[in-house]
Amino acid sequence: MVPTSTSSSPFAPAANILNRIWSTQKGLKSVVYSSQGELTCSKTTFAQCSHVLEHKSTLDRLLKEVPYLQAKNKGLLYVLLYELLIGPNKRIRGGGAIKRQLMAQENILKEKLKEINASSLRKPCFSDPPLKPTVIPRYVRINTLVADSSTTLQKLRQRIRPIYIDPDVPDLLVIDATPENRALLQEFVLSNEIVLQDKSSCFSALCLVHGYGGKKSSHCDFLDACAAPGNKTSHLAALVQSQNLGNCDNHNTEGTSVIYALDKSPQRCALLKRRMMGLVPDKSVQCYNVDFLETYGGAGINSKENKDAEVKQYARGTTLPENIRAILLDPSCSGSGMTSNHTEQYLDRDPYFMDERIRALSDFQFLALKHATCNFPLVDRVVYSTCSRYYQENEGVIKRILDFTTGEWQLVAPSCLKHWHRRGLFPKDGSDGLTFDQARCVIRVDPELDATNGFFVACLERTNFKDNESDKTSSTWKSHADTLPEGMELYHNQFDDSLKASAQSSDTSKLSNKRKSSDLEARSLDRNIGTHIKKRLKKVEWKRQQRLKKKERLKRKNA
Ligand SMILES: C[S@@+](CC[C@H](N)C(=O)[O-])C[C@H]1O[C@@H](n2cnc3c(N)ncnc32)[C@H](O)[C@@H]1O
Repeated sequence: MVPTSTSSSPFAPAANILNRIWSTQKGLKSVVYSSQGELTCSKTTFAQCSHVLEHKSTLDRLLKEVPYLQAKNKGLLYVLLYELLIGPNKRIRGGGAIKRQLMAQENILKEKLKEINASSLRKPCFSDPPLKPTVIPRYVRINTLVADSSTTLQKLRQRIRPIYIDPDVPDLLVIDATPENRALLQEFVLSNEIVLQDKSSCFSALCLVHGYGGKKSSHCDFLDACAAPGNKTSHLAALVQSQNLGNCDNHNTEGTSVIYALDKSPQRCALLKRRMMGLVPDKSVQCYNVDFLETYGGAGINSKENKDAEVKQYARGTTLPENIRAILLDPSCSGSGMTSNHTEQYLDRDPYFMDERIRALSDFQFLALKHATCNFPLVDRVVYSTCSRYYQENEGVIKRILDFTTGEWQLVAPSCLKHWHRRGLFPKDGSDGLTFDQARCVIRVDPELDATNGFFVACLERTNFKDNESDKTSSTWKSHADTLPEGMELYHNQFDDSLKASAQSSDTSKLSNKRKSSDLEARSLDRNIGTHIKKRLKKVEWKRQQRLKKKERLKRKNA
């Protein structure tokens, strides 16, 4: 039976939710959102639960190491333990028997936590409960549909320091992943100014939109085929708006592109709708609870007179508007690239791992990609992505599609990630896989080396797609690395304490502070960043120095 706390503890609601999650094996969102997509608890309770779940592996270890801590109400024990040791206040409000137990062991618990943190920096150990192999910082995407980038950055800097700029994704900031920072961000999340989106998951929309002119003579809409909860959808909407795509409109009255966002699950689609209402105020996203596999690319339904018919047909989940020219396909996957995915931590980490579940997922992914490439005759770009690290769900699916479509589609290398050094894998057994050139087109992200969750992206284009604008637009593409705001630095693993620790221990005290930090910089660069980025960083740094010198000169001149 699920213990339901009737105590007067201010944490009782969070404890009850956690107990339900653990007894039903459901996720937090499935438990707290109603089928209409409404939050059934307070935002504070929601935040408390997500913080506990985020740190569950550490709390599990603590409880294993201090075995005499026991409580019938497991949820309450975890919340209070989190509040006492990890939460921003490091104290427990209210009273009660569990609090008394914890307070009696406070010093031991603090010592154990220190040991756990130190050992997790030394060696990742997969036989133990999950430990993060590298530091994945908190990524914060400024939602440019609601907020002005530089104003939000300024506001954030008044509360949180340091903040770095991601070198690859525009409008993406990097901060230390501490509970204090998470709490400070909450207000910005609630006002929809920011989205807490991991770096690698921003790659999908970036690759779909970047360099995509579509056929300039006609309007172009987008389809996000598996959209909920909508991080990529809202990113896509922001990018589409900022690049002013779909400007030759004869389809929708506002002259902007529409993003059709589908999800098969009624609950997740309700969540998607709710989030899009806040994140995309220009209403460029239209959400539908339909099965992507039961939809088809429409043709000939384009005039305004036909719009009603189109909507009716669309509502039946059959035909999608013909203006859709590009599809983002981010289907359900094993999630094996996510470092927070606890169940996967115990699986074989070999990227060639395969079992019945992975085979079934791979078959579904192939089916969905086949549908996107074969049943939408007017679509000329499809971006396929997963947060899986397994070959079978990534390169394996792409190889099958290329074989199936026999020359109709080709892989293209996304020019926005030209410098990204980690690319596709070949089959382990030497069997027929992607060619060398094809493997170089796809993007892989390694959670242990790239300071972001594991990910895979492939960009497919119709072979006869002549209207490709990639080359023209790539030269005008600006990431933050090119337009670094005054006083800001690019992120290159400054939050990785293991690097800091090793830099400090090798410091024989004679090195100046400046030298130390450049040493640290060089180490982290060597480990994680390709030569291209290094050059770019150097150039940005050189430009910054020049700007400072110029300022100095002007100051002297005016004095
Ligand atoms: C990996 S999640 C998508 C995450 C999302 N792109 C984001 O960034 O927030 C996959 C989603 O696909 C949905 N899905 C699975 N099969 C589907 C189908 N046949 N048609 C539409 N949606 C589907 C699932 O309900 C799930 O919400």
